[in-house]
Amino acid sequence: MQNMIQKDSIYAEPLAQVQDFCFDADVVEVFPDMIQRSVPGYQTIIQTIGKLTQRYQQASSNYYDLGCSLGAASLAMRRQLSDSSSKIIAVDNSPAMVERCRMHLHAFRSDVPLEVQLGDIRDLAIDNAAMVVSNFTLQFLPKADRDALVTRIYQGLKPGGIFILSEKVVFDDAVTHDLLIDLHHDFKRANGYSELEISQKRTALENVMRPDTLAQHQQRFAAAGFASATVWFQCFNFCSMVAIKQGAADANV
Ligand SMILES: Nc1ncnc2c1ncn2[C@@H]1O[C@H](C[S@+](CC[C@H]([NH3+])C(=O)[O-])CC(=O)[O-])[C@@H](O)[C@H]1O
Ligand SMILES: O=C(O)C(=O)Cc1ccccc1
Repeated sequence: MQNMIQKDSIYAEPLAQVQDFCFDADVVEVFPDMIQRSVPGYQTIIQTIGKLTQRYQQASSNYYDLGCSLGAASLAMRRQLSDSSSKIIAVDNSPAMVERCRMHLHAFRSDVPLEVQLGDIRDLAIDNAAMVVSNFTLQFLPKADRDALVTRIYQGLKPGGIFILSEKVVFDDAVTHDLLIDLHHDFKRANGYSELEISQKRTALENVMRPDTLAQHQQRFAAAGFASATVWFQCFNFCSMVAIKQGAADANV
């Protein structure tokens, strides 16, 4: 039924063989429930993307949402913008996501143009950007492709522009790593996922989601040219970072 949030039960039954996780029509159907029950702080992060938009918006600029899924970050940015000479560009390479994202976003009215593109963020031209958001997307790219993308993001930002990067992270220290994974699994259990769901999803993600350490993110920001970058949110092994390109921003609208 339209507008009804479907409960995620994708991994509820035992599977003979757990396939690699992919963002197909079944996942799209349950995605809001899945992300809400799986990612600690998801709502706080989306709200803060809105607050950062208030603070860092610049006139006549582009706002990118890389791996937009159903467009939650795009909507959070658009709610804060009123400048019709600015533009939001939301990109995802899952046809099922893009189709549902377009339906969802067209239900909200705004003067700010918003384009939902089907495509790979590695091929996207990024320019004149006040903000680039990657909310839990970089972790799905092959590791070898991440440096080049972050460098292109830096180059596509205007002075005073920001890159918001949310990611699941891993820890070099095994004791810390295991503790934070256990706490995340407790969070999922408290949100109604069974042991079977937790373990089958973990297997499904193993080959497709490869998180970096916080040190690797910091190092990548610096190599791309960002002089200022910090973690602004962390809950267990989930975090969100903001990297700021130096220079004087254009005036707000
Ligand atoms: N190379 C790629 N190019 C384009 N899209 C990609 C690529 N690889 C993966 N994706 C897309 O990145 C999204 C990651 S989900 C983002 C949540 C959203 N940001 C949110 O704020 O709700 C995160 C998660 O589910 O953990 C999926 O929609 C993929 O199709
Ligand atoms: O569920 C998990 O364990 C996660 O790491 C988060 C997640 C959320 C939605 C799709 C893929 C991964």
